[in-house]
Amino acid sequence: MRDSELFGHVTAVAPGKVNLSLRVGPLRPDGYHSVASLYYAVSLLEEVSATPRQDSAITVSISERSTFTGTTHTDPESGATVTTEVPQDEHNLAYRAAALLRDTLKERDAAVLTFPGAEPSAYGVDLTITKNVPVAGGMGGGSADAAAALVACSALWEAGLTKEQLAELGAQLGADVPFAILGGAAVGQGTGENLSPLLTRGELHLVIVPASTGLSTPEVYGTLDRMRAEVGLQAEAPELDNDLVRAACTGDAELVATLMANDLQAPAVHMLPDLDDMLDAGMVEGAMQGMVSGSGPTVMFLVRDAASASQLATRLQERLDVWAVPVHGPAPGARLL
Ligand SMILES: C[C@@](CO)(OP(=O)(O)O)[C@H](O)COP(=O)(O)OP(=O)(O)OC[C@H]1O[C@@H](n2ccc(N)nc2=O)[C@H](O)[C@@H]1O
Ligand SMILES: Nc1ncnc2c1ncn2[C@@H]1O[C@H](COP(=O)(O)OP(=O)(O)O)[C@@H](O)[C@H]1O
Repeated sequence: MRDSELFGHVTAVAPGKVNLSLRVGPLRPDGYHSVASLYYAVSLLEEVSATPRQDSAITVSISERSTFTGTTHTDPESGATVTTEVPQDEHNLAYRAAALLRDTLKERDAAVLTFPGAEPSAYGVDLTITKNVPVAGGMGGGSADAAAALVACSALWEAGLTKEQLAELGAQLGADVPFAILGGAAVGQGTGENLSPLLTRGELHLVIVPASTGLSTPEVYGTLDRMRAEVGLQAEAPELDNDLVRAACTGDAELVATLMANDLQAPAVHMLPDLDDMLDAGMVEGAMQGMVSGSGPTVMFLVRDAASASQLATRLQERLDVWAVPVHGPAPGARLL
């Protein structure tokens, strides 16, 4: 009997991320941009519980314990507030992760000889996601769900796959999924999926401020291309600053503050100009540096230590009535609870 059958379900967690540096190169023929990304996993965790089914079906639901369940935006024509919930069907990244693993395992089973009359495994699962990472916020929440689903289902179905094999599967789901499996800090090249893990020996403390609305990742990349074209700027092969990478590894907040950079900040601010006010407010309240996280619109502020993080979060909440949360990194990658 499998352990999961004894205990009923398996739960995995995976971290949200920030990009301490995100350099974006040219648009490739496959519709992706070459990037050089300094990924940094932080202590905001997504949780995925996987309960086995007798059949091959996959279901997904969002737990009521979630901090975030979707995004809102104002319709420019009617002025009405439109809420978009995280999908709870085959479009959910956790669903897609479980389906990819199920189909891979079914194929593997079919390729090995089993004794006559053997019952094929069903590989069905009910997934419940608890979302603590802002939705469509540039912190890779959906990717973390996919990573946690891969780790949970792999344990549930006793797949016997290594983290590296799961990361390879994850790359088929999204450029950020392999990093959510790996965690810690890493340099990402290619579309971000080609990872070089970094050895870290120091922490960094940040304050995360989600926006009340979301931004679409492809639209932010597209806006960057248009902004560059307008001023006749040719995108160059993206590179990371080695001093920044070293500073992130040693937890040298002072140096990280001067070198952190994000090519997607300008298009994100262009799409949501209020982000500039938020960045200013964080600096006024004592942050060492502020930057848009990935494709945004979540804003992150780098601070000296844990005490400064909770102080800044409180001040931002009081001054702007926003949800601001102190986090730290590097956080471990997807793992079973
Ligand atoms: C920008 C970043 C920074 O880490 O993440 P977020 O900040 O959105 O979380 C990533 O590049 C996003 O990664 P992820 O969200 O996994 O992207 P995917 O689902 O693979 O791709 C969604 C779409 O984004 C665009 N895309 C993504 C990655 C990349 N290197 N170049 C791109 O142009 C493409 O239009 C693609 O179709
Ligand atoms: N499990 C999931 N959690 C969040 N969003 C998801 C999920 N699965 C699919 N999506 C879709 O992916 C989009 C981007 O999600 P998310 O990963 O939260 O943002 P980002 O790419 O900015 O880090 C959402 O708008 C949503 O429609």
